Amino acid sequence: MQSPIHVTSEIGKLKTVMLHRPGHEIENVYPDILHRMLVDDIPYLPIAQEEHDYFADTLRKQGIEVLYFAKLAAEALQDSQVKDKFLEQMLAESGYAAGAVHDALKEYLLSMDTQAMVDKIIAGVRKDEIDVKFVSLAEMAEDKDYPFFMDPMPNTYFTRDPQASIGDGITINHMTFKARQRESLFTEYIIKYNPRFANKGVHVWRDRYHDTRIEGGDELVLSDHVFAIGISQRTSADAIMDIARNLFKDSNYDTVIAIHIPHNHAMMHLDTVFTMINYNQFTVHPQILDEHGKVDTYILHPGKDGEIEIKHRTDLQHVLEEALDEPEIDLIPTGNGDPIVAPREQWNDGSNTLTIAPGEVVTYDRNYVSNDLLRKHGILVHEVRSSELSRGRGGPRCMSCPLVREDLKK
Ligand SMILES: NC(=O)NCCC[C@H](N)C(=O)O
Repeated sequence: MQSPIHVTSEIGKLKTVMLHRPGHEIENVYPDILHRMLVDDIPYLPIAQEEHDYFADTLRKQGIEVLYFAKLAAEALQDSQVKDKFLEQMLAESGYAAGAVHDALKEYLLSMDTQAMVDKIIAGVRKDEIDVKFVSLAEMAEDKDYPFFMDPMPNTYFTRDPQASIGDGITINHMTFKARQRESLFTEYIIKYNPRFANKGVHVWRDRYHDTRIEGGDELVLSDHVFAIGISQRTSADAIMDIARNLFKDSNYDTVIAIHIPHNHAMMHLDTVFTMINYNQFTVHPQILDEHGKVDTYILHPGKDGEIEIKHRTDLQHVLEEALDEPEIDLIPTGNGDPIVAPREQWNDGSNTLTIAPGEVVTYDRNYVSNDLLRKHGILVHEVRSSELSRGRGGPRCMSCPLVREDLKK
C-alpha cells in the first residue's frame, strides 16, 4: 500500500498537492497589523480567489489531485472529542486557556458546523462578533482598541510552510513568528485524525513541539537521499541539526545540504531564492551568491555513534553536482541576473517555481524575464495569474504542499 505521503524529489511528477484557497482571513488584515501579519499589502480577495482557482485548475489540468487544507482539517475534526481537544488547544495557543473569553469563544465556535468553525478560526474572530460579560483587565485596559479575540491567519494559503513532506513522512513545523504558529496545529490534527492519513504509517520526522524554528519553504527534497535546507530568517541551525539527526536515524537520507541565505523578508525561505526544476537545473537568485558565485554551504553526513559530520563548502554548483551525481548543474539566474530585473522579479517570487514534472514548472506570469529565460533553457512553463496573490509575498511553490510525487526513473 502506498503511503498517503510520498515525496522523494522536488521534481518527480506531482500526483497530489495540498492548497488553501484564500478566504476571509485576507480581509481581516488592515494596515496597522500588516507588518506583524508578515504581508506587505492586502490582496483584493475576490481577485485573489479567482487567481487561486486558476492556479488550482492549472494543476488539475495536468492530472494533479488538489486537496484543500481547510477541508482536510474539518474532516479530521468530525469526532466530537477530537474536536473538543483541538479547540481547547487552539484557544490556548490563541491566548485563552480558560476564563470568560475562552468560554464565549468556545461556545461561539461550537455553534457552527465543523467546516464553518475551521474557516472561522483561520479567518479570525472579531471582538464584536461575540458578547463576553467579564473580560480581563488586560482586555479592558491594554487591548481595548484591538479588534480581534483571535487573530486572522492570512498566510494560510502558503501551504508550503507549516509542514513539509519528505519521503513517506512529514515535518510539522514550529514556525518562527507568532502570526503563523497556529497553522501547523491544523496539520497535526490532519495527520493524526483525517482518515486519509491516520494510522497509515506517516512518519513525523519532527513535530511542532520544539523551541527551534523550521519552515517548509526552506525544506527541499533534492532526491531520495539528499535533502537541502535554508539557514534563513525562518529556519535555525539547531533545527537543521535536529532534522538531520532524525532523517539519518530512520530514513534513506544520508546527505543534508544547508545553505546560508540572507535573513530578510524578501528572501525569508530558501525557496524564494533557489528551487530545483529538473534533474540538473535550478533557479537561483543571483544576490545569494557573492561576486565569485559562492555561498556558504554546509554538508551534513551521518558520522560515528550518531554524531553528524559537517563540511563547509562555498561552491554550490559543485556541491550539487556531487550530491546528485550529475556531470553539470545549470543554475538559471532569476531575472537573467540583471541588477534591476533580478531583485524586482525575485520580490514577486520569480525564483519560486513549483516543479510539476522534470523540466515542467508553474510560475507567476508577472516574472516574464525569468519565465522567458527558463524557456530558453528548455523548461516547459505554465504561467498563472499573480496580481493579488503575490501581495502575500509567496509564489507557486510557497502556495503548494506536495503530498505525492512519482519516484524519479533514473
Ligand atoms: N515558502 C515561502 O516562501 N512562503 C511564503 C510565505 C509568505 C508569508 N507572508 C510569510 O512571511 O511567511
